[in-house]
Amino acid sequence: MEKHILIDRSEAVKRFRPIAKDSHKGLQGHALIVGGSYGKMGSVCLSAKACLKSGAGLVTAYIPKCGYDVVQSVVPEAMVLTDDYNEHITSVNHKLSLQAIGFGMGMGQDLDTHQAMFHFLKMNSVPLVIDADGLNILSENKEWLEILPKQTILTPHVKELERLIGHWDSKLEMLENVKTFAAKYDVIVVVKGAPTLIVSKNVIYENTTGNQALATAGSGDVLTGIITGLSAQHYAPADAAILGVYVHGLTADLAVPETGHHAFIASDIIHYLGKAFLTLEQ
Ligand SMILES: NC(=O)C1=CN([C@@H]2O[C@H](COP(=O)(O)OP(=O)(O)OC[C@H]3O[C@@H](n4cnc5c(N)ncnc54)[C@H](O)[C@@H]3O)[C@@H](O)[C@H]2O)[C@@H](O)CC1
Ligand SMILES: Nc1ncnc2c1ncn2[C@@H]1O[C@H](COP(=O)(O)OP(=O)(O)O)[C@@H](O)[C@H]1O
Ligand SMILES: [Mg+2]
Repeated sequence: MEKHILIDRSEAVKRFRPIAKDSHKGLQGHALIVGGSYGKMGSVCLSAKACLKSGAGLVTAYIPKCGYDVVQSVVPEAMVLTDDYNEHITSVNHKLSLQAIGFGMGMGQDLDTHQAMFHFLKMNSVPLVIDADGLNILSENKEWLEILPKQTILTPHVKELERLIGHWDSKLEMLENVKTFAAKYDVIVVVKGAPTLIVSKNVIYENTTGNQALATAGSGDVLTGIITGLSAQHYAPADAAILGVYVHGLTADLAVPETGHHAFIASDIIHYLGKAFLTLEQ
């Protein structure tokens, strides 16, 4: 029988690790956030900031040149590497020693960016979280799924999922198809929605936190940053996905009594991350 597990506080606490008293930024992991294009640099700012606020020791953003001042100003804690090209990513060149990479938010789908993703995937063996246009480009080039690192985390919303696995007629069929897909490529699929479901090794995890306040631009970019930040701290991929989705939703549950649903924006997820993590330490 298939396993279906609710992600509640006890499931989150089981996985959560406090930061050691004698830790330092070098031990907390270095994450790379690859994304952005002209007009969509906010997605990288949100992701990089969420990654830092989830405990990663160092975060570097890899972006097209036009985003340099934006990211340096909005997220001064992050380091920045720029592509040779101004408006979108055309290659992913770095010599960093990394523990995790978040890839795809706001990246656009220019053909140059397809090429950049292919060369990146061929060379990369660092734990990977793929979102947004990274997923859309994969959907156009499904044979590249074979070269993903084992246990790569994919974070599609429903539309991105449909591009990736094709149409379904019922939730049951969708879940069957995601399970088959996840097993075939040895990936973890975070099906974002209300509620978010995580499919990993034939187990379906259903999140219990979050609410409609999260229906706002950039919510998913923040989630990718959180999961990447946890991965950089050596959480096993499934644990990073489960814990990440739980705290992401919890921020909205904690915030809503103060912000209401309408005024809550993606930056508020980041703002409430501290309170959300604190509930796991008690
Ligand atoms: N400030 C920024 O720079 C932002 C950049 N973004 C980037 O913008 C690009 C486009 O992303 P989008 O996701 O908007 O575009 P998509 O075309 O992938 O998705 C939008 C469509 O999906 C539907 N959809 C989304 N979630 C759904 C759900 N749970 N159930 C049913 N339908 C659902 C929406 O109704 C809409 O029709 C990406 O690169 C993304 O990362 C967005 O993240 C928004 C914020
Ligand atoms: N009504 C809702 N209830 C709970 N969570 C939601 C709701 N609407 C959106 N979310 C969450 O918000 C995030 C939206 O992600 P995504 O669509 O990728 O946003 P963006 O691309 O704008 O960053 C997902 O984590 C999703 O589960
Ligand atoms: Mg998204």
